[in-house]
Amino acid sequence: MLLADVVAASGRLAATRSRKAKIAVLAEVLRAAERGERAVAVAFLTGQPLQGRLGTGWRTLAELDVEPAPEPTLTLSDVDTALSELAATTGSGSAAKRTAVLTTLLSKATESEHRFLFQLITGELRQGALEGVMVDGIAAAAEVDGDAVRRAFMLSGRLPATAEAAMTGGAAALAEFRLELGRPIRPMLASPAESLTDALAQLGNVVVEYKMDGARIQVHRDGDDVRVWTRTLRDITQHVAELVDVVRAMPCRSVVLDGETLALTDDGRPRPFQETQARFGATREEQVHALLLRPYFFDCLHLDGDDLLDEPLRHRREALRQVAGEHIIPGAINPDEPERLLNDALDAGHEGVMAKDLDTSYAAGRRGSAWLKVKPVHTIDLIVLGAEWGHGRRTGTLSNLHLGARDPDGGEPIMVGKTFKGLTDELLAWQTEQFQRIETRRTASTVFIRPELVVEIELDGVQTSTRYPGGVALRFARVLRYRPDKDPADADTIDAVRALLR
Ligand SMILES: Nc1ncnc2c1ncn2[C@@H]1O[C@H](COP(=O)(O)OP(=O)(O)OP(=O)(O)O)[C@@H](O)[C@H]1O
Repeated sequence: MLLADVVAASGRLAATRSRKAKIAVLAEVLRAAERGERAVAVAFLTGQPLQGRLGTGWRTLAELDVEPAPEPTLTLSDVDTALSELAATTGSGSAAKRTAVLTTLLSKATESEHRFLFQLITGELRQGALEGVMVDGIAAAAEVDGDAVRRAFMLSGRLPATAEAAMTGGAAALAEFRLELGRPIRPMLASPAESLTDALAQLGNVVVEYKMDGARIQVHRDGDDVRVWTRTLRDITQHVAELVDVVRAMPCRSVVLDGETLALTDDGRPRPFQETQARFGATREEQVHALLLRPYFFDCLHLDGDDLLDEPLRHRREALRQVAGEHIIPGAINPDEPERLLNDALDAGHEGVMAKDLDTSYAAGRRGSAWLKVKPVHTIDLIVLGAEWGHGRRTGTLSNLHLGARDPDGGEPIMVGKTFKGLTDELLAWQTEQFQRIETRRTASTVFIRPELVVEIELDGVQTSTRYPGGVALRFARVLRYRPDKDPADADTIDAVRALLR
């Protein structure tokens, strides 16, 4: 398949807001692609090369100044091979080799392919939001059930491999995907509840647990080999030796655990979320002087050869009890005084509680209603689209943030408001520097950036708006914190923001 076909499809995807139309475009590409090319096609369309991040910026590419080719001849395999060469070229003296690889590639690309390759290589095309649509595109192209594709994707974490399996082996090949030790799956997510009473009324037998304000972790142990991933499946094993030690000491041979990690102050209260996050990037040397992270596990997905994903939570908790002992998150099954548990959690400095149905299986990657979160402060996660230069004391810093909600159909984020409230001097300095690194364009007043940062916003509610394209605007929004543990695909959708209109 020619790269030009994928570039054309990418253009058609961007030009429509209709989910149905997008699914049709994706399915058409998958059907037309040959065996072996489909994974590359999916990777390019979601903007995530199979080689991962390529570490080449706009400036390098722009400086090359290569004349475009008149006719499209590049195939998907040509480009994939070039990107592999690029990814393999690292270390000192690699700059010249990278330039050579890129020059050869670009000299064979037409003008529109240049634009596409620039965006693909710099990561600007990364489209987490398109994943849901792609799942349906694969289902349509392979004529299989959407849920079968979704399950395979959740277990593999890789859309390209999922597409290749669906297209070559259909439903049977998709059913082959299993939870594998050493390969993280996407975490199960919760839905918000109005109140604890509401949450309990919706569920049957429940466990009510503290909702701790740390960072999500998934830990796999295979013999003595222990690895730890974040919510977005980033491997942080190197940075969290103390968590590795805890799991290595558990009485089992193999286990997969889901939980939260955080550091506590001397009097046992949670330390700020930013401090936990900072630990995920720390080197081993720094770590010695840093805070001690503790794990609080709440689920067990595998134990000594048995996969527990399809077992009810009740059974998974029994497995958890066998291995995690004192490292289980505080909570109680069918508590007599649930309100008291909530108050205890809040008094101890945590966010609230989670109520979970004991009879449901683990829905990887899903935000379902089997897990309900109850927290008194209302927050939403939005995508930063840009920021305006500040005035007065803030002159010279990027201050007033433009905030967007996710388009559930995979389009551009939809702007819902602005805020400069809640930003500390430290955050202002950080964002002023960071935004200019991921700037896409600017006007006299505003710097616009690649939509890749997620920020958690506290708000009083929303109101209808004729000014913003989604028809809603935030009321009294303020920044609570940045969420480096979330991708734009995890941000709240415009539908979730509209649901607050009520
Ligand atoms: N007992 C618990 N069970 C499950 N998740 C918990 C628990 N305590 C804390 N958490 C955290 O809460 C999150 C669950 O809420 P949700 O599924 O809405 O994810 P989220 O979007 O990250 O939520 P939030 O922004 O409220 O942290 C988990 O990802 C996890 O990090």
